Amino acid sequence: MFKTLDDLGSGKRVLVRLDLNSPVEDGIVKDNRRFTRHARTVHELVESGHRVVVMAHQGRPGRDSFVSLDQHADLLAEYVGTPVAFVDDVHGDRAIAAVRDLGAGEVLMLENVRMSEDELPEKTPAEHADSAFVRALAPEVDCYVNDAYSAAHRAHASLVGFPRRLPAYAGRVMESEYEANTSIASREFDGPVTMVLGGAKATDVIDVMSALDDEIDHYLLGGIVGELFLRAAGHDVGYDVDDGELYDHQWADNADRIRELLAERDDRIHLPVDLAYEHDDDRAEMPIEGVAKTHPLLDVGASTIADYGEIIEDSAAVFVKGALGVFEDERFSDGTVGVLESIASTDCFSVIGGGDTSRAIELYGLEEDYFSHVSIAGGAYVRALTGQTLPAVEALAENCRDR
Ligand SMILES: Nc1ncnc2c1ncn2[C@@H]1O[C@H](COP(=O)(O)OP(=O)(O)O)[C@@H](O)[C@H]1O
Ligand SMILES: O=C(OP(=O)(O)O)[C@H](O)COP(=O)(O)O
Repeated sequence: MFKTLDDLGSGKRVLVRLDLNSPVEDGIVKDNRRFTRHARTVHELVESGHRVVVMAHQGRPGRDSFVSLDQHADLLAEYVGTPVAFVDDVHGDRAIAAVRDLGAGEVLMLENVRMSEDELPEKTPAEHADSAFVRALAPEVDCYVNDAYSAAHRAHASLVGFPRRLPAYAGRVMESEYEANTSIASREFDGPVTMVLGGAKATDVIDVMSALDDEIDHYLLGGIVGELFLRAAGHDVGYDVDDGELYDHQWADNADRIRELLAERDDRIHLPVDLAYEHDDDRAEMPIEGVAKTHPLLDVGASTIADYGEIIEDSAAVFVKGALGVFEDERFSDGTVGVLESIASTDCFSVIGGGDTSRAIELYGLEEDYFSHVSIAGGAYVRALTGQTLPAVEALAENCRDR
């Protein structure tokens, strides 16, 4: 499919694209799993005596999270265990000078690539390869490594332009994410395949379900999405109370598709049989039969968790996208954590995806090793599950075919 670091050799000038896009609060970049993961790739490059030039993006122009990468350089350095120099320029004279100054085993991070006007325009890979950005940096390095799987659904200059001009390789994050996230399509599992679908984004879940058919034996639903399906099944839930804005607009946009999916896959879609809510500052539960929604429902209940656990126990593979409840509040973490614990206690192949959902792993003391793969991708993970190709992965594959 593509070449990897195993094919790269040593002592080269390497331009590596990472995805360090992070939450930013009051101008402070929050540490997260993307730093630890990409640090392993950078560390491997350093150990092989390469000169390492890092490209990455942060936020989008016009948003508060659109900030410099100077903090990212410091955070990455902590995990790589070696200094990461920073230059506040993407491909101008200062950037080029800093690249030329690099010694073997040294790391330099360029400024946020989205600060270059060449990064974001909608163009073909060939047009991106012809941009001033790519034409300035490509001659300064020997090869290009793309480790930014979680940004691979974007056809931006730093992701698709360089493979047109340089020998291109997949980094370790790119390699492992690609393998795990696309494994569902090949369906080489010796037993039932289960998908846990929750969270807040109905369109993501509907797209995933629409794209998959024979590949999946059980869909276990929860979260806001699960409630919308319950509404379609005739239960008196799945709408906003207390002036909320989580349900009604999603229902208006998606009700027909949800009804269709329920009708087509009734035997494979499992819905919560009980739900949890807040009562006197505590967690309370009620069975779905006869329920009328008078306050927010914040998690699936104990019977649902037990039912889902049994299905997971019998599964050969489990893919998770989205949380079953508001797990950030410990009182409503039982559904999400219960499902993760069920997966952890079996030896099934498992992929845990989604930026928010995967945070539950460290919040509740689970180990990443309990799962086959914990994805750091959001949009790219959903696209992989729906069988869509990712432009940056295509660019790597094409580079490999052309050589
Ligand atoms: N019943 C619920 N009510 C309100 N929020 C919920 C509910 N269930 C799940 N959530 C929220 O959904 C969020 C995750 O949604 P989403 O962004 O779709 O998942 P991910 O980022 O993991 O793909 C969590 O932060 C969680 O608090
Ligand atoms: O964080 C990212 O996507 P994600 O939130 O879907 O995981 C990527 O860095 C892509 O960023 P973008 O959605 O601003 O192009």
